[in-house]
Amino acid sequence: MTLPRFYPVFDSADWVVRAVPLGVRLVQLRIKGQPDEILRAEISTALACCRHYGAALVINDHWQLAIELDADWLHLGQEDLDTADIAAIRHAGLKLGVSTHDHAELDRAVTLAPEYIALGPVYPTILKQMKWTEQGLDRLTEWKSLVGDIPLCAIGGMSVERAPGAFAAGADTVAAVTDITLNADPDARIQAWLKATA
Ligand SMILES: Cc1ncc(COP(=O)(O)OP(=O)(O)O)c(N)n1
Ligand SMILES: Cc1nc(C(=O)O)sc1CCOP(=O)(O)O
Ligand SMILES: [Mg+2]
Repeated sequence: MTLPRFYPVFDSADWVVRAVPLGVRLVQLRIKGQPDEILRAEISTALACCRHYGAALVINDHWQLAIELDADWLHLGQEDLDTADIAAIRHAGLKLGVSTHDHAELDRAVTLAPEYIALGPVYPTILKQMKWTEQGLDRLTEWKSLVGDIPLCAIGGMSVERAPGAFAAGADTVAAVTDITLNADPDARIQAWLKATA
């Protein structure tokens, strides 16, 4: 599977609706701490937009809602995997991305044969507190040698300027949050990402 090389991650459907018409073709909806009725509305809006533009929408965490709302893609971390029903997820036809941060997590991820494996944080991130320190580009190259044919996603502190190094190290796609959402001109930053990853 070939994934678009730019993979922004957003915390609302509003961001998805803003980014996708600019040319984004792979995007994650990562919403924390909201009740199901809000999540349902957000996912439905983002799905409708992505389907209209032919973009892939990845739902983070909320696997039951992804099944219920007939989404196409799901991202799960290691703690999510502890409680997720992988058989139900696959039965629903969802494509799967899985987070990894060390070799044990990578071994577990590979056994699931996901559609991509993410390694992070490649660089320090300000988005969330993590027990993992920055992995670095050499670790991306190591992961690339271990994932086989599974596409590799770099996440954590990624920026337009850092993306070429991640691709050179072996990433197939690069995910980013604050490089876009905290930029003074997010639309221009998205355009810069699209140009850099074309
Ligand atoms: C592309 C991508 N990679 C990693 C993550 C992190 O997932 P997880 O470890 O489950 O942490 P949360 O994002 O749920 O806080 C991701 N969401 N996307
Ligand atoms: C959501 C997430 N997961 C990570 C991991 O390493 O699994 S790093 C991360 C945050 C990415 O945000 P930013 O691009 O602003 O650093
Ligand atoms: Mg998660």
